[in-house]
Amino acid sequence: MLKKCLVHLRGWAALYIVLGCAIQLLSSLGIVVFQRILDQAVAGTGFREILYGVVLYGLLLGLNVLLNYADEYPSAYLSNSITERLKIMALSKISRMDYSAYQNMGTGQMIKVIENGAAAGNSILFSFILKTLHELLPTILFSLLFISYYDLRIMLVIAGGYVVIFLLTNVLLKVLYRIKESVLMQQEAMSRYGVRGFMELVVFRTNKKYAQEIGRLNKAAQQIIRQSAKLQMIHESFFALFELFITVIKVIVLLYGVKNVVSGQASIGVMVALFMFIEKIYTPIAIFNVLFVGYKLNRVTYQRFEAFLNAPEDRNLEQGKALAQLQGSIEFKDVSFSYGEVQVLDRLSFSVAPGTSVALVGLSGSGKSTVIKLITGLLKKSGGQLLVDGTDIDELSLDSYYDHISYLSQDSPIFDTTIRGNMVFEQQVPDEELYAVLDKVHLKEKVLELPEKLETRVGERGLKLSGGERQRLAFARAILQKRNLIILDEPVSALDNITERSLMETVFAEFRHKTVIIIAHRLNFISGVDQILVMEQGRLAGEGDFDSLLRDCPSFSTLWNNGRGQTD
Ligand SMILES: Nc1ncnc2c1ncn2[C@@H]1O[C@H](COP(=O)(O)OP(=O)(O)OP(=O)(O)O)[C@@H](O)[C@H]1O
Repeated sequence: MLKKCLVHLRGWAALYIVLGCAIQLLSSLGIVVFQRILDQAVAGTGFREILYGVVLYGLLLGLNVLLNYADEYPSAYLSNSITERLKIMALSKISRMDYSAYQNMGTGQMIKVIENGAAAGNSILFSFILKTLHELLPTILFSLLFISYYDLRIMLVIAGGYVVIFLLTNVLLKVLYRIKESVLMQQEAMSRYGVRGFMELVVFRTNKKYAQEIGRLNKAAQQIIRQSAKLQMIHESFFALFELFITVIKVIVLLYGVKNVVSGQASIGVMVALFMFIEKIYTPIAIFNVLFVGYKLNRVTYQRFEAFLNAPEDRNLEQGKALAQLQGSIEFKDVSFSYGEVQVLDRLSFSVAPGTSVALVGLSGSGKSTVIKLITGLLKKSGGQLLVDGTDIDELSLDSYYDHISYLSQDSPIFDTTIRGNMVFEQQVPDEELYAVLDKVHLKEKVLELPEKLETRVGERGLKLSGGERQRLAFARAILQKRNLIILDEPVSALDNITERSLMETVFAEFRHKTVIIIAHRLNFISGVDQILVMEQGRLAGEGDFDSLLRDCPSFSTLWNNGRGQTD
């Protein structure tokens, strides 16, 4: 994925590296010119000649300032692009991700994995790879080159010492990996607890769960803080180690240099230049070590992000037979389904004729929503056949299928945009048409009362609306979509009896001649459907119309007699 990102930004990356090399070359040449000026001054060379050197030195420094300034643009562009690009990749992954994998991950954990992963990806690509090529490597190479120009042996000692420290670094890294992995796991757990605490205010407050949740977060936070400090200390020890090594080199060069100057074998200028190059080489090598450790640790974080990016995808979205039209016939033939090891549907068979309405009823947990999620292609059956207009759903392109269905999930599918946006997304539909539909779902008065009317934002997950208003708004969208297959998973659970009755009448009138599959808990409002399927522990306990089931299906009459349906 990082490769993809780099390929996308290759132009800017190349410019950044070229500028970095030019800056380091000019800076090294500056030191050589400075050394010559110094030696010429000590040797008593004429002022005119020294002046040429000083002008050249000034030009080199000036040009370097300009290049450093120009360098800021690719640097800022690259550092900002990588994180954002990785986040876009993450959203695009979610758009194709297998629904079960998405459910298994959980939103809180997923947000943290994406946030950490995008930041780690940015650090690997920008702070480590590009920065090394742009700054550290050219500085180290040019410095070594120029040191060897003055004294090959010193260059060899520095290069050899660096290899030893690099090997030591790799040994210590193993300890760091373990700590980093545990910090990441704690952070993801914290995000999971945090997100559920942020989102479920009502449940947690009324159940007095916040103290416990805060305690949990606190414990995880303490562990993160302690381990991160430990991580930092070990990390910084590389820096200290290298500083020590360079101090030894400086002392040796000083002794050796003074001896050579005294014996006339070296000039003051060369000694100063050597010191300047050693100083110059020290910082990038030390930084490289620290960045290298950072890179290795970031890989641990990035690997978790990569695992998310490699999560199974729903290949059916684009692949498969495209549906130009949908009649709306659905047939289950011995369909089985399991959540992991737990079998939820066991060889289920039924059929729905095009243009008819079917209600799924049954006790909670009997498998109704699972049936609906199989029909919408979100979940994949483990056995049997699920035919849509005669073709198995696994052979259909789901994207083309979705052009023909309206699906209202159990938790009303309202999201953070305006009322208009929730009804028609970006489509241009005249206000009169929208208000006519809002009238049908008993929301027109309410919307007209709002100061911003159709442009009112409904808040995250529609939180500024009541549960029943959210459901009615979702219905308005389904009516406007004018699709042939309408799938409703308990769409009226939050409505009062009067509104529900009236809305159900609207539904059956609006969706007459279309295939409607509905899950309903209140049985008296579905007496008008063509067929009722009674679910019991993942199997069909009965099917037929309302009266025949009441007569012949004990499961149905139990549901009815226990009052689940009789709410008025
Ligand atoms: N993501 C999941 N992972 C594991 N088990 C699940 C998952 N979703 C549902 N189940 C289990 O599958 C069974 C059927 O669930 P399903 O949601 O289909 O029932 P339902 O009839 O729609 O229930 P309700 O009327 O309460 O909505 C239940 O036992 C449920 O616990």
